[in-house]
Amino acid sequence: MNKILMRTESIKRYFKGKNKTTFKAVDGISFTLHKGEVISFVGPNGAGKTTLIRSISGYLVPTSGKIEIMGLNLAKKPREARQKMGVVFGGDRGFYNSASAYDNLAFFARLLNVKEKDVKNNVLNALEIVNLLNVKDKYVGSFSKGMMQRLHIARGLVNKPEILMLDEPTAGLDVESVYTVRALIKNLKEAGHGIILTSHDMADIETLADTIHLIGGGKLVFSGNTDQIKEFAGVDANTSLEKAYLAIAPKLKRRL
Ligand SMILES: Nc1ncnc2c1ncn2[C@@H]1O[C@H](COP(=O)(O)OP(=O)(O)OP(=O)(O)O)[C@@H](O)[C@H]1O
Repeated sequence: MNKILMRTESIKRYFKGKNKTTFKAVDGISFTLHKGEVISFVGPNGAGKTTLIRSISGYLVPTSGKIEIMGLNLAKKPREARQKMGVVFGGDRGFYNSASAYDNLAFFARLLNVKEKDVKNNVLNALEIVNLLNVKDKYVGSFSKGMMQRLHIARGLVNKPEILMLDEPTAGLDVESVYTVRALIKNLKEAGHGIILTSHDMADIETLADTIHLIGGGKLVFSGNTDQIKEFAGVDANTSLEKAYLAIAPKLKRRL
């Protein structure tokens, strides 16, 4: 097995519920992410996926548990640990539309403390990876949705992180762009990045994820590759992951 890039031990994130109760949004989740691995968290609305992702990316402090990113404890060395991780939220926003793709990425590179002497190289390298080098001087406002999504991924790569967190990377894209983004994610995986992928599109997960973690009621219910998930669901190996998930979904509902 490849080197471990991220390791979590029993992450819990509780919120105050009604009438002084405690609501266990995430309730003891442990997992590992290896170099060159794509992992995905799948579960119904309210299962705790966003809370988990926000906790491991340093946006939310967990109630308890340990998060280690490339050997660095996220709670103790937040700045250094977060440098190892590119967090990519897609969508139409997040860039200066009247500035070029290059200038946008250079701005974010500096914000991420990339050394001045490395900014140009890092930006050009990120643009090359997502195949936008030929439009580096074009205004971002003129980009199509597919190009925007690739630019978001480039933004996540601009400080050369080992880990990438991709949130719904194909949402709202046309079929051709979906394929382009999936191919890009495969290339990033082959280049050795560890990738945490969230998607409501089961075809994304079936084509990309090495390990799927099923989350229900804040807990890991089952983890495995697509074949193991299908076996767990009790469906035939030729059944789509989407159908397998539908067979499991009732088991993942939060019991209130
Ligand atoms: N700040 C908060 N205060 C109180 N409860 C919260 C807070 N954030 C999330 N929750 C609750 O925690 C539970 C898990 O929410 P979360 O958004 O993590 O689920 P999810 O799996 O990402 O769902 P979705 O697929 O809808 O995005 C939900 O019941 C939500 O209402």
